[in-house]
Amino acid sequence: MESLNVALGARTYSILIGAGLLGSKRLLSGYFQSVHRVAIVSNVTVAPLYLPTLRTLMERLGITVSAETILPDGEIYKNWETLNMIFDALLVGRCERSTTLIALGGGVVGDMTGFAAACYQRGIPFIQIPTTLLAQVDSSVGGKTAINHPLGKNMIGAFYQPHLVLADTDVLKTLPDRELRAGLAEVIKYALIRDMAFLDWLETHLDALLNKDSAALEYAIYRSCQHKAEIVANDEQEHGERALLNLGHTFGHAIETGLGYGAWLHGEAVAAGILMAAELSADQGWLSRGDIARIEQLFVRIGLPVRGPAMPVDRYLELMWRDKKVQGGKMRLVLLKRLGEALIVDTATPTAISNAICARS
Ligand SMILES: NC(=O)c1ccc[n+]([C@@H]2O[C@H](COP(=O)([O-])OP(=O)(O)OC[C@H]3O[C@@H](n4cnc5c(N)ncnc54)[C@H](O)[C@@H]3O)[C@@H](O)[C@H]2O)c1
Ligand SMILES: O=C(O)C(=O)C[C@@H](O)[C@H](O)[C@H](O)COP(=O)(O)O
Ligand SMILES: [Zn+2]
Repeated sequence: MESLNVALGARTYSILIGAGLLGSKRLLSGYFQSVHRVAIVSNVTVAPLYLPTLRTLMERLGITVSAETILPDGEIYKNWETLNMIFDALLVGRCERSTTLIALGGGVVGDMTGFAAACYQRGIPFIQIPTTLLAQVDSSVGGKTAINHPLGKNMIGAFYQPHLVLADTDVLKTLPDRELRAGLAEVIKYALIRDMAFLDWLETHLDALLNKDSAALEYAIYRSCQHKAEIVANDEQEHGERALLNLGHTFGHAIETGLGYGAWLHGEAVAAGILMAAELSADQGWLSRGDIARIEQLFVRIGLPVRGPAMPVDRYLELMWRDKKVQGGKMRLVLLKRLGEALIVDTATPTAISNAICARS
């Protein structure tokens, strides 16, 4: 088992990464010492696969399960109505302020459960048990919790950190191929914004990752979490450096919202968005055509989109103007100064942004 810390003073927490963690009372008991009652949130796909294992673990640790909520599956359900199912279950189960909420699932379950934990009785402890690659490398770490609004992704939410992240890599064995590939988009994001050596490693080990080689997956998860933990510790609430984790997301979120949530997976939209950001970076004179080709080749090998959908440019822009990074009427975008180094830019002209979208849609 590997472990990392997200260093946030009194709210510091561990990320545990390893095969078979959910079955290991010995490895986990120390981390659950102050947990006496939990409420579990999962979804209709993940619960039949892993809820029995989690229940057994709780029983072996002497922890009472006070409530269970099984949500419908999909990005379209990341909304108020579904969130309310969690509150209903917590109230019916007489969950208290000391009850720990556990998210067992991908990023959708994790984001909603975290938001419910931030709100219920004004805040209860929560634990992330991410079951997708994307959730293990990104969404379970850092405390961004949210639901979507019809007009924009993750628009209603809170920064609320988990007490523990438990990434059992064995659960990835049942993850559909398309989801694994979508998760790799966020892994590549870390390499592009701050780690050239990781980019080289990813190019070399991509086939192993696509074949779900456990050592390769474990390293990719560890390295990704290391980057995210460091950034979050430096800038928890995105006043600066954390915004770099949004590479490709202003374009990507426009794709997700514009097409209707769930039409494209988050990672797929981010991949197309990264290439739009790369085109704009080339327009600024920073990336070369060769750099863009290198990113594109990785996405092609993975089977990720290298173009966005043919949505009118005005529609892209309308949605992008609602991005959370818009400040003082200026659109702030994450661009690449070079491969392995990102920066925030608020000076790109509407024409340059439109050209980048057109070049990739
Ligand atoms: N909070 C953050 O920092 C952050 C970061 C990145 C993404 N996100 C959010 O995360 C969401 C995307 O997360 P995701 O990609 O995990 O999607 P997801 O939660 O929809 O899960 C993908 C699919 O895989 C299924 N699944 C999950 N684990 C499985 C397993 N082990 N075996 C078989 N099937 C399994 C799910 O039921 C679902 O159908 C988006 O809403 C995105 O906005 C948040
Ligand atoms: O943790 C972050 O910070 C990120 O930006 C990670 C992203 O991968 C993630 O998709 C996040 O939810 C996007 O943040 P948002 O603030 O644009 O909704
Ligand atoms: Zn993302």
